Amino acid sequence: MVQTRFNDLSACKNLNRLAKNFNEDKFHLKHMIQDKKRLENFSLKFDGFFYDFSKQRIDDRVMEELLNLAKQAEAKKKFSQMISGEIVNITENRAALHTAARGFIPDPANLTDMDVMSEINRVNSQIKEFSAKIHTSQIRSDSGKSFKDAVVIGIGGSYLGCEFVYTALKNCIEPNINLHFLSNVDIDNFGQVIKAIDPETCLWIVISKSYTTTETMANLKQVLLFLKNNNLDPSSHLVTVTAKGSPGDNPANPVLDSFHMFDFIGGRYSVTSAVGGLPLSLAFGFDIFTRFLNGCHAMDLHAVNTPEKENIPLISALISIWNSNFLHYPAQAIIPYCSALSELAPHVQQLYMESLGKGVTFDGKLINHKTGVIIFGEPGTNAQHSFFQLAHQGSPFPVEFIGVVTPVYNKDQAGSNGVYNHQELWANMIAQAKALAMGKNDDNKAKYFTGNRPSSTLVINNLTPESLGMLLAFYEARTVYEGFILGINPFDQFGVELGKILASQIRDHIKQKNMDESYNFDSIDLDPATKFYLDTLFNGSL
Ligand SMILES: O=P(O)(O)OC[C@H]1O[C@H](O)[C@H](O)[C@@H](O)[C@@H]1O
Repeated sequence: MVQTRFNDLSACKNLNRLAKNFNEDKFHLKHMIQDKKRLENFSLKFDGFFYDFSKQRIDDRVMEELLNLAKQAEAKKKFSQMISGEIVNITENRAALHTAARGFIPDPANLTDMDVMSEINRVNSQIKEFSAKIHTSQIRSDSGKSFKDAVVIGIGGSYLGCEFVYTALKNCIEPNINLHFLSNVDIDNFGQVIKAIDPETCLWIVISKSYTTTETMANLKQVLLFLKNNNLDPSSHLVTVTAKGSPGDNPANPVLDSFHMFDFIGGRYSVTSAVGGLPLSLAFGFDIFTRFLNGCHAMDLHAVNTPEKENIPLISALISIWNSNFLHYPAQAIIPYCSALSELAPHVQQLYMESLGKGVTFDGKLINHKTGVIIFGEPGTNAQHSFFQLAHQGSPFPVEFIGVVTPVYNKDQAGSNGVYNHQELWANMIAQAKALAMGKNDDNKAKYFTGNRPSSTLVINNLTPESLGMLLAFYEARTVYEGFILGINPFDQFGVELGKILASQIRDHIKQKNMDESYNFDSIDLDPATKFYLDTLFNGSL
């Protein structure tokens, strides 16, 4: 996939010119949002999914040029190539077929080495059968009890997306099995998890594509010891989700069952594979997981088939590029006015920042433009009482508000100030977007708000497996589109390797010291800070 460098595209040159003019007062959002047609002109709706970008710092001319950018970068063509299995992850020589996990691969003939759909269907049937047997107690624990809890042992893409969906869904669907997450190598993470479960009724799900990730392997050892100390057999309490051919993909392993994930689905895009499929089916049943997949599929179809102008993930990617590369905002906040979506921002953080935080183009040239921004967020209204001071008067950053029309809790609510809690929530969401855009003049400069701070508002009707699937696939498609337009590979993550290598060197010194107390950090060639921290660790105090 060779393309003209991002900055050399004529649309980029035009957008740079337009961005310079955007400092003029007539482009202040307080003026632009007065246009009665603005919401209609700058919003899109698809299947219960509403995307309002009318409070972004754009006008018709900018939109036109952004659409030219998408065309010049061949964004839609690349998206189609991705879903049909072409090698879009060129540095790792792999396809990126997360969309196939929701039954979507129009031209499987493109793939030579594996029958993608039959492999996906095989694993899904296995998940369906296994989760049904757990729910009906045909599979029981070592001591003959029904399972009540399951702990996902995994990190990064092997848990974040699943945690997001589980946290959201458990608000509207009572889980059959409660999920817990053991990700961090921090022993206190393990300590917290075992406090929350009964060992006799707990299933442990090791999820690791590589089956070499240090944290996951360390936690697995911890769990095996825990099972042994509780006289429980791992072959009744442990299951694995790992890539075909990984060190963990060994039929001789003493586990209850094992499920495959595949090279053609990247970790942070793997929620709809067995990575999310197994835990979510255990929690809510395979039928709910299927409904979630259907939601993803609907958004995938929209993302690939809808013309640029009405394509929600594509437009959203273009606006993100406009904000980062042309208006030079360094960050973006995701603020769901829905506490059930509390784990969305951590998931999108990995999805977006690991996919787009790159230093080279597709064809290996050093980047000369911005790729990706800092993503952070937490639910409103909480965010208003923590970091929104900075959003309103400090360094500006675009905000993505997310609203849910109908709350899950539908019993009579007590009103306060003449409105119900949910209405209060919405009043705040609407007000924040408006305040950021409008600003406020005040003679007292401490009370002066510049305004002109951009935001989007995304609205779904309610939390359902389908709407959550759409939300997940929306962020995936938008990330991928952004990567394709920026001319980078959104599927590799070499940037996480250097820290791992250094950790392994430091680990070796710790190992030496564990084996030989006289091992002296001063006598080896370590920098003073590393020596200081290792001494502190071994001294047990500062
Ligand atoms: O699934 P695993 O192989 O254990 O990988 C877990 C995670 O760790 C890596 O370091 C990557 O940064 C992530 O993209 C990945 O999701």
